[in-house]
Order: sequence, then structure tokens, then C-alpha cells
Amino acid sequence: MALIEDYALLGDLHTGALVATDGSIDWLCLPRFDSPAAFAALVDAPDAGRWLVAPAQGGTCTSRRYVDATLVLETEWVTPEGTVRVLDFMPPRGLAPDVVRLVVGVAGAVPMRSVLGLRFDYGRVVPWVRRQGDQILAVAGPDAVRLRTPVPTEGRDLTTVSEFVVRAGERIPFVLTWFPSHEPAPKVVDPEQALVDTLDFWTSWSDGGTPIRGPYRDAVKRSLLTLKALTYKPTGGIIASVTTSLPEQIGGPRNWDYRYCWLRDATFTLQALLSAGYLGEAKAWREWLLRAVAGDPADLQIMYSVDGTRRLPEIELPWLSGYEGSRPVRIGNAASGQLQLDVWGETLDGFALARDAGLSPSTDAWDLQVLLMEHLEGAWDKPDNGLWEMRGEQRHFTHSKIMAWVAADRMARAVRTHRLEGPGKRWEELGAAIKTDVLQRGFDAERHTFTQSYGASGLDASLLLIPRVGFLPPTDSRVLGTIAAVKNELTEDGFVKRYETTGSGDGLTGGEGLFLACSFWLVDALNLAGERAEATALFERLLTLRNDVGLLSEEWDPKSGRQLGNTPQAFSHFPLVTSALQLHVGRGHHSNQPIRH
Ligand SMILES: OC[C@H]1O[C@H](O[C@H]2O[C@H](CO)[C@@H](O)[C@H](O)[C@H]2O)[C@H](O)[C@@H](O)[C@@H]1O
Repeated sequence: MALIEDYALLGDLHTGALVATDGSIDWLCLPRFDSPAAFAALVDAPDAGRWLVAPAQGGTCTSRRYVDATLVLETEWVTPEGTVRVLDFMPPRGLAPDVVRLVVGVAGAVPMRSVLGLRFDYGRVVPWVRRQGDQILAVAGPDAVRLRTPVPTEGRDLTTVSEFVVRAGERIPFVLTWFPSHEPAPKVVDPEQALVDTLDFWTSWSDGGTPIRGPYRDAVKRSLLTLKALTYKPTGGIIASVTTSLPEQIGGPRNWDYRYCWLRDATFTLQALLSAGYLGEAKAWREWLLRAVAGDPADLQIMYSVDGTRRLPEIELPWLSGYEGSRPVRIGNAASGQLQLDVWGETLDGFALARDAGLSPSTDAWDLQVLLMEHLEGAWDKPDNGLWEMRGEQRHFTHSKIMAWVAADRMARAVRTHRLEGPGKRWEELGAAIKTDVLQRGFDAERHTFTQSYGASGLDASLLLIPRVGFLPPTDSRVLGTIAAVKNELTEDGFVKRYETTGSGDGLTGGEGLFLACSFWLVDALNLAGERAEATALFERLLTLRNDVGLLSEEWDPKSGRQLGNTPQAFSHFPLVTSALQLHVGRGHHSNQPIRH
């Protein structure tokens, strides 16, 4: 079984595939990020669908890398018979999704094997497969897949197997294409041309941002490419991750479906993309948001599907055994029905940032911001589920209230400095009232720290964001006290937990790993407070947790030294970008300021 950090990402801005170091694609949803998986071995076993292309002797590759700043993956095996590379990629989407695997002989003559086991509907449906000339066609229900390759294929144990030898200088392609089963098969792509197109697409996207300099350039570029790969091109929606149910603790039940657009995650992603000069993505995000949240602001959801669908019922898939036995495997996400008050603040903060970063104004966008703010005026003092989406009793989360202050502050500022129309004075007064409330009820004067919720003693790493959002100055003693308390009580091996799960009342059993985003937020809080050396040291340790191709999942287990949770995770890659850029420029920035570097 592959480790979570064994996976590299392929993507075509509609969906994504995960390839393990043994050459097996173990996860692929077709045709869209949140469609049923055709390869679900990731959360079960090879029987649940996968596609292996590797030397016949099997085993982990010798090395792999992405080709320059692209999502073309090059996996190399040095074997006793010779050396072979497999180039894996998903070409920019034409009419249909394709996965291309190009086997390239480098030296000697290497016996190779391809084993394709398609299992539609998350491992459940074995398609009917028939041969048509040099291609095979697999059909079941709404799904059809065509595999085209010049090497012979044969059916074996409900899989399609090719055994062949690749010699130095030879290039042997496999092209897999999905299409709706009721439609004619799409035109076959030329694999070599598709390679050129894919390299061009990613290279020109990567060159399109503000040039990144400094020691963390490569890490930042890889994170930006990963964030871009998590955007759904037709709508501009940004998903949290391509996977569902990779566990927050091996064997545990905290396994969630992240193939959706959280307003919180998308706004943070926007901070990273805007700081890197990607205004086009910011515009697409704004359009997506305007469409998704249209309607009564009271009905705002914290998350939507990539096309803005609201209903995301959470169900368990009992036939899947889970990643290393971590059950249940879930699709859909019940958090979509929760009240998470921070989302208003993050969204309005995102709009403020976009304004200052030079995104052209839009009347619709301002009207929406006013409606959101007006709704929050009547809702900010309610108990909620908080940004960690706790499933226990609702309460007054300090972070949620701080983000309500952010909303009021950004809106009052927009009226004041951008001359936009609205009751600026009223919002200023509201901001002041929320601040007083937080300072009185969310701060434990005896321990000199902010607390997770009003009147409670537990801590919460989201409070590290206080200086970044500008709620208090970074060297305010209450901020420094909170940083010290988090470091003392919420860290393990220097990395940060989001909160202590035991006794937290989060409504869930089991525990979880250290949360990577919170560790980056500690970097930012230290950087803002002038502790640059400590911030840099922690940031550089965080970089060592990335896998061989620069990817991070959501969490880290310091005991086993393994990544945990869904992968790759936007919530880990966007703070990598914003922390790195702030370290590059030598000072911290507020969340609504573009990081000019
Ligand atoms: O751990 C409990 C919750 O975990 C998920 O939420 C987390 O991921 C979200 C997407 O990245 C992020 O926005 C949120 O802040 C995180 O807590 C899961 O989606 C929830 O259903 C679950 O309750």
C-alpha cells in the first residue's frame, strides 16, 4: 500500500489523478473532480480500480520529478535490464478527459507491464470490455472509456494487461479517454502532440505570474501549480483537494470528502494567487462566487460544488475498506449545512484584497458584499460550528467573532477609502463593538491568551491569525501571549495542532495529526512579531515535510513521520506560498494586502 506522500498529482483543470511511486494511478474521478471514481484503489485495494504501468519486475521507481514548471510527471526506473521512464499527464481538456502514459526506453531493453482495472462508481462496477482494432472499449452505465495503445492487450482477471519490452530510443504510448457511454467516442489525441501541448500550457501559465525570486522559489512555484490544478476551469471554482477520505489518523474515522469549493479555502487560495500576480484566476473566482451565493444572503453556504450546487449530502460507501482500513469512506460533506460565521469575514477580506490588488471593480460584486455584511450584522453574535467545522454543540468561537470584525472592518474601509456606497459609520461602530466583545469574552487574562471559545479554557491555533488579519498589532502583549500559549500547549515537535481533540466536544471520535496550515500561521505570526529567525527556521522545517515532488497533504504525524489527510491539500499549499513570500520580502503583511515582492 502506498503512503499518502507517495502520490503525485496529474490534472486537466476538470479533474485530477494520483500516481504512486510504483507507477500505479490509484485515484481518478471522471469526468469531474467530484464525479464517481473510476480508480478507487487509494481508499481500498487494487481491486477497486487502478492503472499500473511499470517494469514487469515491479517495485518503487528509482526517481521521479515533474518536468520543469508543469504537471507532466516523469517516473524513472533503473532495472538490471536497462532504464525506462514513464511520462504521465492529462492534456488540457478538449472535449473529453484523457490520461496519457508514454513509456520511453532510455537504456537496454526493459520488460514492462500495464494492468488496467477500471471500476466505475467508486470501485463497484466492473465494465463490459471489448476490443476494437488497436483499442479497447469499456462501458458500464453512464461511463465509457477507450484505451488506445500500439502494444497487444489481453483480458486477464477482469483487467486489461499488456506485456511488452521497451528498448532504448522507443516511445510507446497509452491513451485512456473517458466519454459519456451514449455518445460516439471522441477523436483520438496524438500522444506526442498532447505532450507538447501540456508542457506548453503549464509553462506559459507558470510564466504568467509575477516572477518569484528568493530561496523558496521552486517550492512556491510548485504550490502555485498545485493550487491552479485544484481550480475547475469552466466555472472558476477552487476545490480543497482531489481526494475523499484520506484519514486524519491512520485507522480513524475523521475521513472527509474535500472535492468541493469552500468559501474559506477558496479565499485563502486567492490570497496566494493574487500575491503571485494571477489576476485572471481572481476574476474567475469572483464570478464563481457571485453565481454560487446568488439568492438570499441568509442562505449562504460555507461550501458548494464546483458548479455551485448546494446540496452535498454526506453518504458512506460501505464496500470500500478505506485507506489502510480507515473507515468510513464518505462522499458529500455534511459540513455544507453548518453555520460557520468566519466565512463572511474571509469572503469580504478576499474582496478587499482583490480590490487592492487591482481587480477591476464590479457593481454586482459590491452589491453582494453589502448584502453579506447586512446579513452578518444580524448574525455575528450567534453560536456557530467554527472554522474547524465541529460537529458537537455550537458555541461562540473566538475566531468566528474575530472574522466578523474583519468583515465590518473591510467594509467600513471600502466606504472610507474606495468611496463605495454603504453605511460606513455603522459598520465602523459594529467593528468596535465586536472587538470589545472579543477582548472581554475571548481572552483569558489569567493565562494571558485568547481561547478557542468564549469562557472556555481550550486553545485554538486559528488565533495565530489575529495579527495577520489586523485585529491587534503583532507585538500586542495579548498576541504574544497567545503565540506563547500555542507554542507551549498546542505543538509537537515544533509543529502545530489546530486544537486538542480530546475533550474538545467536536462531536467526533479518534484524534488527528498536526495541522500544516496552522504551522504556517505560526510562521506568519512570528514573522510579523519580528521573530524572523524563528519564523524562517520553522518554515524551512515545514518545507522538509513535502514529498519528493513538492506536495503536501493536510496533516503530519510526527511519530511515524508520515503525511495524513487528503492530498494535495490547498489548505497546506496556500499558506506555504503566502508565508514564503512574506519571508522573501522581509516583513509580514495583513491578509487584505497583496504581498508585493
Ligand atoms: O475535522 C473535521 C472537519 O474536517 C473537514 O474540514 C476541514 O477541511 C476543510 C477543507 O479544507 C476546511 O475548510 C476546514 O476548516 C477544516 O476543518 C471536513 O470537511 C469537515 O466535514 C469536518 O467536520
